[in-house]
Amino acid sequence: MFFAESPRNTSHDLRNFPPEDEGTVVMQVDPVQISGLAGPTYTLRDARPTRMRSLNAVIGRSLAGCVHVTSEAGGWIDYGLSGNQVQTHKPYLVTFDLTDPGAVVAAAAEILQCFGYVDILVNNAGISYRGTIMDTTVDVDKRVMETNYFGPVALTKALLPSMIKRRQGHIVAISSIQGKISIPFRSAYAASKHATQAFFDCLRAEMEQYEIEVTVISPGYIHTNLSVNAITADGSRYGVMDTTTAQGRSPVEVAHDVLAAVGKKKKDVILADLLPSLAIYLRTLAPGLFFSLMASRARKERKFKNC
Ligand SMILES: NC(=O)C1=CN([C@@H]2O[C@H](COP(=O)(O)OP(=O)(O)OC[C@H]3O[C@@H](n4cnc5c(N)ncnc54)[C@H](OP(=O)(O)O)[C@@H]3O)[C@@H](O)[C@H]2O)C=CC1
Ligand SMILES: CCCCCCCCCCCCCCCC(=O)OCC(=O)COP(=O)(O)O
Repeated sequence: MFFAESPRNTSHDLRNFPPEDEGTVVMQVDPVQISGLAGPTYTLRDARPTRMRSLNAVIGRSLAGCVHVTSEAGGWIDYGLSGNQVQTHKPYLVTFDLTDPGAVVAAAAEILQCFGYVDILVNNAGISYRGTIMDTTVDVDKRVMETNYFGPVALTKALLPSMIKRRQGHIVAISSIQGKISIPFRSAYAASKHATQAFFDCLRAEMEQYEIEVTVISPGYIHTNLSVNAITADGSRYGVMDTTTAQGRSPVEVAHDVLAAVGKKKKDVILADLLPSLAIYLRTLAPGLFFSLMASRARKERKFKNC
């Protein structure tokens, strides 16, 4: 299993994992049994920080960074095997900028050179955004699309041929509730997540003949650094931990649910509370009412933020 992405422009061989540098996640356990991929059973361990400086820092890594995946036998990654034949691999972290197409292709080549193939690709890295459409530069729209949409698309395309050749693989896209509904002042983010949903839905249909699974996950708020790292209308960092984010689900729980969904080969999963889930139905069944609610939300927020 390879968990895609994170930092930038350097590669770390994690044969001596965990390294000493801060920012690396070391996880302790809560074993989750995942069955799938032509029979083998994976034992994956959940993300729990032991040497992070803050929980928030863990969140980014636990969902988006290098996830430490270990076997019961104490190795690192079990894959491609069944029964007692457990072969383990230490994680190998390839770091690259998803907005750089050349770096994405090079990273995919490096991954394939290292492991020969990828069982499960989790497209998780992402960036959010806050701003009014009128104030937002197109450069900001592009940056969000490049990170959340074109980057994962490029990485997926680079790894697909090897999956097709093996007729085996599982591609996961971490989208958002905002891939299904659009809320005001999130135009670029919601657009990138809607595009993600559409692309991976098409991919699922096209990959069925090769027995490659595609799972789109749409979480509600998660307590991560997403709002802090979000960019604003002029491209600057928002830098605020929003209450909605702070009150979101634990990333450990969400990571657990993502892995469980992969194990069950789920195609489309909403990981959210009742209200966002109902909002998706409202958008479909009573769009006029949904649009009125969103307009009222925009009015209130504009008044509150004076924008
Ligand atoms: N938190 C939430 O409320 C929700 C999050 N999600 C989705 O979950 C996913 C993970 O976000 P989350 O952990 O919450 O947010 P964080 O901001 O905490 O983490 C984002 C991660 O994405 C990586 N990243 C960002 N830009 C790039 C890039 N250009 N190239 C490579 N890596 C990059 C970051 O790496 P680095 O640290 O090196 O910058 C970081 O590891 C995102 O796709 C997000 O949209 C979905 C619904 C709700
Ligand atoms: C039948 C009754 C239905 C009532 C529905 C009322 C409509 C309520 C609107 C609810 C909006 C929920 C928005 C949820 C957004 C969300 O969970 O986003 C997840 C993210 O990706 C968060 O990113 P952000 O950067 O925005 O923090």
